[in-house]
Amino acid sequence: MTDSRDPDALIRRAGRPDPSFDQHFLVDDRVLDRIPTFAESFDRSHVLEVGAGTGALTDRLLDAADRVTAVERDEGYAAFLREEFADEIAAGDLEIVEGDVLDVDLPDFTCSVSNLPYGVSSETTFRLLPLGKPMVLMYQLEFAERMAAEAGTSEYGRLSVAAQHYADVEVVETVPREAFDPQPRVQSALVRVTPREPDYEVGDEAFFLDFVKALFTQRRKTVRNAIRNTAHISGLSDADAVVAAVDEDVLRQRPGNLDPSAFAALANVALGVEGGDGG
Ligand SMILES: C[S@@+](CC[C@H](N)C(=O)[O-])C[C@H]1O[C@@H](n2cnc3c(N)ncnc32)[C@H](O)[C@@H]1O
Repeated sequence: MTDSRDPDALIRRAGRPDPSFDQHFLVDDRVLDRIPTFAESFDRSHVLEVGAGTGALTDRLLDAADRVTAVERDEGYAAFLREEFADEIAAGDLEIVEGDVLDVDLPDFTCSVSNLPYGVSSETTFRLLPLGKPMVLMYQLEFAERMAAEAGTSEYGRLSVAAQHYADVEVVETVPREAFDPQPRVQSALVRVTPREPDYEVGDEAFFLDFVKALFTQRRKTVRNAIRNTAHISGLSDADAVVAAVDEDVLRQRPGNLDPSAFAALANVALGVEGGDGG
């Protein structure tokens, strides 16, 4: 491993980050060195980094990967990266994609390792998750805990079910505010996302996700009332018929206590009723 670039020196050369543009840069070398190790079991032949900033993590990823594609929206930092990493770019080891991660064409990457822009954490995650690639991603701690939460906990919600529909999700490290410059308001956490097929089947994925979203708007109600009260969100035309087709012991529970497979079973019943075959 070659000597890594000093993150503080990168900031001095590239110019100060602006937190109003989601620019909180990692300056703790120990954290920067550890991040790629969480992706050691993944295929790192082509790593996607979202939000490269001044390239402190990019530099570590270049040591761990065959090839890196780094997306950065900030025009000034994208220009800095092209200059700072001119040799790596010339060698074909690095490509800088300037633009918004929600709009740009993504390459055919094998895994992603990123310190995400927190303002678009959710949208970025749900752009990447359906692609089925393993990822190590930095989030605000509270978001990370909600992604990984299990049924019956206060953090469990729509985000947990939707994320765990695509992958095993685990919080692998909490990162203190002091590891960043400028410091974010809250702690952060690294999440490892390992894609797999769910251990249940859903008849219609888009309906399943809409149904979960609808029921969690009524998380403190019973499933019975949540189904009835949210037909306008889930798109059910006959919520009472759906309720009539669901087992009483499920109807008595709260949405926050149903695990993803229970949600899938419920969505499949609803779809069957709506489709006219009575479940
Ligand atoms: C949290 S910083 C991470 C910087 C660097 N990777 C690090 O770890 O120090 C997020 C970076 O994403 C960039 N960014 C913000 N919104 C973006 C978007 N929609 N698409 C791509 N990059 C974005 C910011 O300019 C910033 O450089």
